Amino acid sequence: MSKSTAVSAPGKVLLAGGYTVLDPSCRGLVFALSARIHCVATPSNDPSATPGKITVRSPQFQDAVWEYQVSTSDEDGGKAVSVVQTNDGDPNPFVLTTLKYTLSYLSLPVPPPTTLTILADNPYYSQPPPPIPRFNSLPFPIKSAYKTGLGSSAALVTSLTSSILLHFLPTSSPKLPPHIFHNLAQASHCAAQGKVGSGFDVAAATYGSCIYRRFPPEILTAIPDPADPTFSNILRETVDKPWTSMESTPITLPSQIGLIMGDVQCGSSTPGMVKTVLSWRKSGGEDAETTWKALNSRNEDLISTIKDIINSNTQEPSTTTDTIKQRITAIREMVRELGSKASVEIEPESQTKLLDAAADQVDGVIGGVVPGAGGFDAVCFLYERKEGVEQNLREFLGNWKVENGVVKALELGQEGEGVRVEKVEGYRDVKAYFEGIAEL
Ligand SMILES: Nc1ncnc2c1ncn2[C@@H]1O[C@H](COP(=O)(O)OP(=O)(O)OP(=O)(O)O)[C@@H](O)[C@H]1O
Ligand SMILES: C[C@@](O)(CCOP(=O)(O)O)CC(=O)O
Repeated sequence: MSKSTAVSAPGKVLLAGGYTVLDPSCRGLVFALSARIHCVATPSNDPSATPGKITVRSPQFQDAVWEYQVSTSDEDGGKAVSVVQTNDGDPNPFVLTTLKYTLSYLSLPVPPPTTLTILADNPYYSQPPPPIPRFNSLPFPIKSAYKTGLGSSAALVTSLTSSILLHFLPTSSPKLPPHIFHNLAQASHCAAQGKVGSGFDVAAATYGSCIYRRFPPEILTAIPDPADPTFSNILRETVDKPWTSMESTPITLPSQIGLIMGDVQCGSSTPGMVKTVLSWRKSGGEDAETTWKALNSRNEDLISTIKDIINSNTQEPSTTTDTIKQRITAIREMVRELGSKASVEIEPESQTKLLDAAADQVDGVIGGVVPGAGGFDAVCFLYERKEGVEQNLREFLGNWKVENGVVKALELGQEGEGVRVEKVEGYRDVKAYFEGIAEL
């Protein structure tokens, strides 16, 4: 445990299954992205630091240091763990909750003083124009950063959870199965968010690109508050058991297909979309149910088509991409229908124009969607990985004018892998972030 431990977890894009994935009878298609949040755990080298002092820092941002004091007391079958922030400044609920949950799960004696350094890849936040260095630092606090919707909190929580588990578990302990990392990160993320979402973001951060079916929300709502004396026992039981009805079947894009995300920066957002869609479904009778099911069945058609392409090398490339094109068009039609019935702009007209124009005007673009909850914030395209297509699509997006804003193509692609251990030497190019913290 005296060495450093580094891990990283990817961001996500929900290509198909927005809203319907909240329903455990439906599945979503989520791709992990090559934009990661890294967490490096190092033993503190401050001689005055006392046991239980945990410092979490995000040195790309201003005032992003959170100091905590951990203390434990014995309770039936484990430890009650208290984690209290000891420095001034904005609290970070995702960091605090993850520490509380993960240390309670581990139920070990007070940890030695430790520093956790978080580094996020550039596409998570709006950046100045290139060239910018890896893990670019931004001259303001995190709360002032413009997020691009890649699931920074889910990647952060998954990365932090995994690094704490790997760093503090005695080396003699048996290797933890992957579902422990997932279940614990999912529990912390939901608690920090104050709501139980479908959890596809944490699933992608842990398992990578997958076909996702959510877990029953009651699994998490049954966990009591950390102040409750039964907390760590119930948390451990909940995390240790496999969540059998949940699905995270690995899937990646076929090698001939690439993925690009566009951040649509037009300064508008529509809160409450999920609430409105769900209440429409509840009160919408048979018609709402038919629309919901039709959308899910079109999402499933896209999933089957991608699986068929991966499993057979025999199909003509043009036939395969034509089929995906049709599947995406069919999904978008139904998304617009559902949106209009629920009175929610899931694929707003301005986005329809952009998606259609890219597919019509850029040769090799297979199709695009407004991912996740939709709205005005982002677009996601699939394209044929042929000479020049990616470049042309990026240029097209760069030239596209939206009302009061621009579209920025993000520097990322699809990536199969979820959370992974990194080599500490891999951060030597950004040594300055570790000055006085660790030798790399
Ligand atoms: N680099 C970071 N270091 C520390 N905390 C971070 C970092 N990035 C994100 N966070 C935490 O995550 C919060 C943002 O989470 P939020 O769920 O609002 O965004 P998101 O996960 O990026 O969004 P979306 O789910 O729409 O993709 C921040 O307020 C902060 O608490
Ligand atoms: C609307 C919803 O299905 C997807 C939200 O996706 P995103 O955060 O917009 O990427 C909500 C959820 O799955 O928790």
